Amino acid sequence: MTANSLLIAQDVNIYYGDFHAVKQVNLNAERGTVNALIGPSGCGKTTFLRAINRMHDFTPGARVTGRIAVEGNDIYAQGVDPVAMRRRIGMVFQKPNPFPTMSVFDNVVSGLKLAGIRDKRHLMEVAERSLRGAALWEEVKDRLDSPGMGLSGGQQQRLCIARALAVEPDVLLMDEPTSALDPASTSKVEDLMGELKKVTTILIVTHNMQQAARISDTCSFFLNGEMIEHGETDQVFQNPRDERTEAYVSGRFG
Ligand SMILES: Nc1ncnc2c1ncn2[C@@H]1O[C@H](COP(=O)(O)OP(=O)(O)OP(=O)(O)O)[C@@H](O)[C@H]1O
Repeated sequence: MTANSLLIAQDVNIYYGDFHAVKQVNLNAERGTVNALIGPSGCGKTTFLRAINRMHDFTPGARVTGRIAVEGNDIYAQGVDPVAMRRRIGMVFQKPNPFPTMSVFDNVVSGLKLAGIRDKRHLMEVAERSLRGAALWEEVKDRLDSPGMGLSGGQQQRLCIARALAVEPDVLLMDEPTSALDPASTSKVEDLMGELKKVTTILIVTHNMQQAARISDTCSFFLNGEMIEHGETDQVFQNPRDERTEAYVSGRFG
């Protein structure tokens, strides 16, 4: 651990019933960095990511052991309110999932409204800041009252990023956030990362190796539930320590 570690995962194991999906994973993420999780399909990346905001609470038979701490606070400790915790640890999913009945504006400020914040001016300020943060403001500023579902797929995903940013999370978890997007929208979301990491620490699952190389500061390679290698992205891609990492990043499997 270093003084700047925002997220610390220690000896994390995750089971679905008897199946051991994530094995003894350790990871530190420094404040203000983008951390990519890579590896072939089914190796446990999403399972690990979902443990970081206790999404497995909703999966029958799933069990997480070990310790995951954000800002030094164990998120699995007794007495932690998972709803409040998830406000600190936001998540953006593979498919954009705006709230279907809500306007663009209400989507963005939904977390604040849920927390009881009603002041119109404050909500408007947060909506604008978050939409600017998600590089969507210029495209939607004249249609804030239109349904969020009326936006294009790429816009919807940036709306979901704005919604996650609105509550100023310490950590933003992104599970293949561009896999359902066209190349232009993908590059918009990728361009965002450099800005987003100034305000939040990002963990991103991606299948796209070029994307991981372009946007991440550190990279973790998973295989069969184990984290085989973790390091600075340049090192992992250009000078991997483990031959399995080398085989994967050079496209020989997966
Ligand atoms: N709810 C579940 N119940 C039982 N097994 C599951 C469940 N979710 C995932 N698994 C299994 O756990 C393993 C890891 O899955 P996970 O989705 O974490 O992999 P992944 O690396 O994210 O894969 P992908 O890149 O295809 O999304 C797989 O063998 C998967 O079948």
